[in-house]
Amino acid sequence: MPVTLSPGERELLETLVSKGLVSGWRMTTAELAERIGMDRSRVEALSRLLVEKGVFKLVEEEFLECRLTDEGRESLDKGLPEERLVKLLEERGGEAAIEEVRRELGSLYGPAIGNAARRGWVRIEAGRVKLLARGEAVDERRVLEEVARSGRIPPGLESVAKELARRKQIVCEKKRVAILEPTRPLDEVLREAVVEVGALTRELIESGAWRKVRLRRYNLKAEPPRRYPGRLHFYVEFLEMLRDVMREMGFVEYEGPLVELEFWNFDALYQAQDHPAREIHDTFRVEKPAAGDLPHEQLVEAVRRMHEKGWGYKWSRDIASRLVLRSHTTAVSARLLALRPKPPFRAFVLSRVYRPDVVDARHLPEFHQLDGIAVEEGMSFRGLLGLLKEIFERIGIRDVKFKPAYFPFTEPSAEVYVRIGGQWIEVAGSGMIRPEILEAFGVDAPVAAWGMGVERLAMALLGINDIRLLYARDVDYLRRFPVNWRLYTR
Ligand SMILES: N[C@@H](Cc1ccccc1)C(=O)O
Repeated sequence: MPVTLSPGERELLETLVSKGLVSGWRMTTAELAERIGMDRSRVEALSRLLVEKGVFKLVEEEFLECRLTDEGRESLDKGLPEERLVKLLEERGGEAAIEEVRRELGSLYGPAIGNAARRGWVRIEAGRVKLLARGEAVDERRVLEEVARSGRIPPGLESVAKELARRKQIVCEKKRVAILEPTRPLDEVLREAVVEVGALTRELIESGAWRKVRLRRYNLKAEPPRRYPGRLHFYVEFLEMLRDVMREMGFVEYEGPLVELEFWNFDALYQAQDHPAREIHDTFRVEKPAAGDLPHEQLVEAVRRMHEKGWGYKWSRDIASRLVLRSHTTAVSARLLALRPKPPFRAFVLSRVYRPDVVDARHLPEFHQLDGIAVEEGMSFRGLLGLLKEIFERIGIRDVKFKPAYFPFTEPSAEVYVRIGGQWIEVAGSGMIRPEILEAFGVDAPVAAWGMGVERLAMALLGINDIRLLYARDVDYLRRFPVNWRLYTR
């Protein structure tokens, strides 16, 4: 059966034949590459293909790879302990007192006597070591030399090597190599082969050679090389996707300060000054400076009146002036409402907020919220729920449900739950901004508002069970996330 050869395979075989390597050889791909002076990885790739085509056979072989220990190195330089004993006794005229030998050989004394006696070179008699034969460890020396040179054991000396390994002169490790050999003469293979070409060239057409060559089939299942171009972090992509959804619905993005007056974080939102959320364990308070400037007097007065009339206590400017790390992005919504926006006005804030939580799989002290307000004539609680449904639908979530809730700044209020992967999770708080606030600010259209926990939603949608992974920096982990092409192709 003639084989089909690619130009590369053909070149390898021609090189082998020209170097006389037609048949009867066995070599590793590394040896072969060196022998013919061809790039090793190319030889490897080509010979793998030729094995598949039955031109080469690949035989796995085990061999021992050895090296000298420190003791082995010393034996190679100065002789094995028993040889050194023989030399010592020769210098002493054939015998010496045990004490003297022990002193001369030190720690080698035991192995020297033991091995020399076993080989019949010495005998111990009346406290003296006597030389019987002028022995030399010829085979051992050959093994040590070859191991030092090539790491291999000379053929036929395996049992000597084993003994040297037992004596800790050498250490050996079993290794595997794949050895290549031709299955039949390569010149014959070449003569019968059909040449396969990867591209139909002008030359092939003009010369008519296209009639004889075989055109390589496209392999449509071959994996292309993977490329990892620079891209946004997947969580940033997620945040951008949310921004897009909001913009598509006519909301404009705003931002406010991260270090915020309690006035905007709480007071303007009708949250009483003794409200538990204002405690130090629920909100980060800033120490230096501890307080900031309140906004214009008219607004401060209106907020004071709202608190004192509604909640019936003495409102404190000092508390309202304290600085905190904002605990919700609704603080920015409050700032926007105080600007008395003319309806229709749709705004959102997607940014960082802070709460003193201990870091674990579900909590970070810094996280994101998405707050939105819609200031519109005719806006209603129903309209708010519809807005929320639409937002989630645009994110790809169809199952949304609402539960009555309480927030100091909205009435009525609802918690928002969505179903992702069979689980209902609470993702947002929402409601109609209270008339007391609208009156204090001088806004005369109804305002729908909500605040959404972004990390939670991302975790559920991306199937991540540890919030910290949203901030992962490990490139291998990040690459697992498919690119959101929608973001890059607009
Ligand atoms: N700010 C609220 C959510 C909310 C925003 C706007 C209206 C109603 C509720 C929270 O952090 O839980």
